[in-house]
Amino acid sequence: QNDVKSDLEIAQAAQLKHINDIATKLGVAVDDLEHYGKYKAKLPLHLIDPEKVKKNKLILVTAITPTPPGEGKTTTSIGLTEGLNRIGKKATVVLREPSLGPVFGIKGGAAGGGYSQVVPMEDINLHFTGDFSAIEKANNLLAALIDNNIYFQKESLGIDPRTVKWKRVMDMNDRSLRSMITGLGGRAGGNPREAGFNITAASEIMAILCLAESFQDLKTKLGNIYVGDTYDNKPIYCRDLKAQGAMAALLKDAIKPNLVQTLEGNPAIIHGGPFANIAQGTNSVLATKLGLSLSDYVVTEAGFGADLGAEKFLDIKCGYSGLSPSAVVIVATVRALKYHGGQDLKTLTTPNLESLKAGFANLEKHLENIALYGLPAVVSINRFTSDSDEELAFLKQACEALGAKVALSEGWAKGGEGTKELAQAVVDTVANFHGRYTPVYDWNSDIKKKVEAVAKKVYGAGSVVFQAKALADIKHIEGLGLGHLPICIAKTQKSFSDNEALIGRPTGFELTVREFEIAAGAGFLVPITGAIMRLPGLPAVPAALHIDIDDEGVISGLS
Ligand SMILES: Nc1ncnc2c1ncn2[C@@H]1O[C@H](COP(=O)(O)OP(=O)(O)O)[C@@H](O)[C@H]1O
Ligand SMILES: O=COP(=O)(O)O
Ligand SMILES: [Mg+2]
Repeated sequence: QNDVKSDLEIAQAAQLKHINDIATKLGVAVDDLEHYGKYKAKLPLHLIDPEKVKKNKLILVTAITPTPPGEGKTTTSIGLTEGLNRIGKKATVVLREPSLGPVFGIKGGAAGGGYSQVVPMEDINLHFTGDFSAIEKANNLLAALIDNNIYFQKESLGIDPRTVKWKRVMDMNDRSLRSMITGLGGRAGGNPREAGFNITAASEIMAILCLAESFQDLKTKLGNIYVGDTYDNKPIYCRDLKAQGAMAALLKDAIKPNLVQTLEGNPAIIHGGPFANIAQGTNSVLATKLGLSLSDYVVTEAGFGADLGAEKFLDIKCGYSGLSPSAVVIVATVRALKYHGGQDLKTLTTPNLESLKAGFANLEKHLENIALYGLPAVVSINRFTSDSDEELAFLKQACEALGAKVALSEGWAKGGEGTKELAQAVVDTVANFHGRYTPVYDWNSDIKKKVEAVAKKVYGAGSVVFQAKALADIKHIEGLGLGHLPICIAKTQKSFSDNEALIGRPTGFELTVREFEIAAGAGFLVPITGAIMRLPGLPAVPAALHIDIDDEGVISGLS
């Protein structure tokens, strides 16, 4: 029962199994592992078995529109996996890797919480196995090669520096790096041009790593990265700079998914870490297919609310990989629904049936959206200690009144013991579903139509406004022959709309597309809406200030 211990204290008190035992549980030969110490290992891609991938069952965990700390998708994914194993099912949880941005910023880590965590949580939340560092280097190698090509006129491809969109990345919420002038210092310093950084989670290399299905596919995708144009308006791709080989070499190990464990010694595969507001928010196809090759059930998650992570999981990740979930778990919390009912963030631990009733509309819309995809949903009420019995009873009854399957989940407080009801509900739902998801739009339809389809059907918008820059970008994209690509909308996670103040279930609003970014390597277009930033900033009091390490090397303050 979790009453006072912190996530870190619970994780540090856990008795971890050697990673060899976890591999054995999965039927993986120990010699197939590439060990990173006793508790982490990388899995080889040859373990993927297409037949098993088709036969075994994928469960997607998503959530209602979250409050800033998040409503418990990662925690519930882990807790549900523990519960499935407790009722005798072979289940593996497949997650994204945490980013240091939130770890040192507001949200903290992404290794779950309470008695539903993956371990070793300090490693997983900090450097893990170095994948983010490798992604950063591959991304920044391309940036250096672009500027180098502009610098050496005789080798130059004639790139017009004013058209180069490729940003450098760093895994840190450092707003001061968002935009800058590089190349200062005269002839030795290069060619001055506008440049800047995105957070690593928003790097196109991250997206490519999450969608690539082989080394060859990785290199092809890297080569297809659109860099900018020449002075006579010819497009330049990464392959024109011959950069993709060295970039792929840097990703030699990062392309392999990571194996760790849950607190109850069940397998966890963690790989890739894009955010779902500014990127596609899904872990890698390779990790998901490895999980399905090695276990009967895979529980996986996609970032933020279902209007972001789940939409992109289905329309982009499933669209490319052929995967399709057999059930969708929508994590709902009393606290977030009260926020959507107008209750102040600071008072959400105070019971209030009125705001809960008013905010329920947010969950209703997410349920409608999962039905729109043609998939069965199970609502998981992620119980917080501050939830009153009346609030929980109302929420369960309101879901049942809609005909939705619903289960109370106490994975944070009790681990797998607290999620057996949810696990059974998911198993029953999976057993009764034999279909596939229905995409929201046809990739081959007009770019504006694709954006309007997601905005109107999934977000509830009344109309979409494409600003002048966005219209020019559409022409440019069509000129490059890339109009057929799926879209990955960059939008705030705080609202169905692009205005974070519109809580609950806003309808008929206008979605504004400022511009498009082109991820020709990953294979999607990024409509940028509202005021979304691709390099977040740190808060006034960053979480980093509470993190420390003692003389024995024991970390404290990591959440
Ligand atoms: N039932 C719960 N009670 C208390 N804290 C929780 C509960 N579920 C999740 N948390 C905490 O809330 C934060 C968000 O959980 P997380 O699983 O990361 O959400 P998401 O993946 O949806 O962003 C984490 O700090 C986690 O420890
Ligand atoms: O991309 C965001 O992911 P979480 O919702 O899991 O924080
Ligand atoms: Mg998460």
